[in-house]
Amino acid sequence: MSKVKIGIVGGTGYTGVELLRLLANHPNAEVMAITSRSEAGMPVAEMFPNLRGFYDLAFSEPKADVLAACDVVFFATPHGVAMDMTPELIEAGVRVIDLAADFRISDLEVWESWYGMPHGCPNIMDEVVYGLPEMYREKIKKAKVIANPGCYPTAVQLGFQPLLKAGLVDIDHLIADAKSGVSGAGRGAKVGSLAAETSEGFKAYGVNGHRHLPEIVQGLDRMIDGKVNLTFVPHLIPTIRGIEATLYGKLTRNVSQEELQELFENTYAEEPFVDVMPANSLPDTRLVKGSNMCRMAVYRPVGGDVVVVTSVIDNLVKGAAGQAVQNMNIMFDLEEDAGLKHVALLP
Ligand SMILES: NC(=O)C1=CN([C@@H]2O[C@H](COP(=O)(O)OP(=O)(O)OC[C@H]3O[C@@H](n4cnc5c(N)ncnc54)[C@H](OP(=O)(O)O)[C@@H]3O)[C@@H](O)[C@H]2O)C=CC1
Ligand SMILES: CC(=O)N[C@@H](CCC(=O)OP(=O)(O)O)C(=O)O
Repeated sequence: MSKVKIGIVGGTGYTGVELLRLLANHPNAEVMAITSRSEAGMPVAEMFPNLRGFYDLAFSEPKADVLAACDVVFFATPHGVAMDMTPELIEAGVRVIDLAADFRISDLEVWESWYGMPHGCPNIMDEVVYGLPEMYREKIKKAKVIANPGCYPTAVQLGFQPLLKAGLVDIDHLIADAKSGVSGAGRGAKVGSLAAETSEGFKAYGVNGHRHLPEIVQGLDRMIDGKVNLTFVPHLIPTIRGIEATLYGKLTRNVSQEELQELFENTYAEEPFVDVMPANSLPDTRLVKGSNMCRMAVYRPVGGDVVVVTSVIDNLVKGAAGQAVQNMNIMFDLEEDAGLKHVALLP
């Protein structure tokens, strides 16, 4: 079987190097080009020595003719880059997977208000599929453009999905209390990401409104074909990788702990990258570090009418590069777990 020819735009950030790590062991993938305007000419293994021996490639300028010769191009770039280059690429028959947020929100007025820029290609939005395989696998197979979901939105949507689809929670009072490690803020130098600013501390941010709120709400609304009311509060925790989302919903009817466990297990029984933990156990971000798994647990705390879900992912894998590779595998009819068989790193 011939290999999928891959281009990566934006290879010097954490999601770019994570794509390279995953694709290095992918049996059906060949990275043809990886771009960086600032580091053009530098061998990738010089910037990222963990890739020594795996790639004989140097960063190059993002050139349309090189990218147009690929089967798929991943954008691991800041918001606003993919939307400028995608129309030309899909015209050339290249499929696009954007790890940024350019295509995630269908209502472009909403997108523009949260991202503070005009959208660059409203006319191709019909070609876009939101790349959460556990919801949209069939559409992903044929998609020309994939909007790879955000990290928090992945953990939150997967956790709420069984409850919303079963009509078990009050849609007017959903809460997602989420925490992320510092790599979620990207590789760019920022005071807020310094060790002295993030170690030995734990704080909420974006309480008044985070750009992932409209993305999560869009996904939850689609699950019920209605409108949810969600409070979403992200936090920064002093770890490097990992997201933990604790989700709360008020039950609409009396349902036992055992029924909830069964609902979650049945919903995700066939999913290669969602693991419902056994009853009486809890996931930990350490149980997904470096792997593409989302692990979750569901509880009905004694004496109450609230259901609690805890959902964990590695923000750089299931929350970004791993999910992007999973989407590529589905689009190109490859084994869905090709290149994604890593066991989480412990400790
Ligand atoms: N970190 C995380 O956990 C997650 C991140 N994401 C998203 O993934 C995307 C990438 O994030 P991250 O890996 O942190 O990387 P950065 O945003 O730090 O890296 C950006 C990369 O894009 C390149 N780039 C920047 N501007 C342009 C441009 N105009 N044209 C072409 N290339 C450009 C840069 O190289 P150069 O400037 O040299 O060309 C660099 O290699 C972001 O949109 C982020 O929000 C998504 C999910 C999770
Ligand atoms: C800890 C931290 O700063 N996290 C980032 C989200 C991670 C990310 O990059 O979000 P996308 O998936 O939308 O690109 C933030 O809150 O903006």
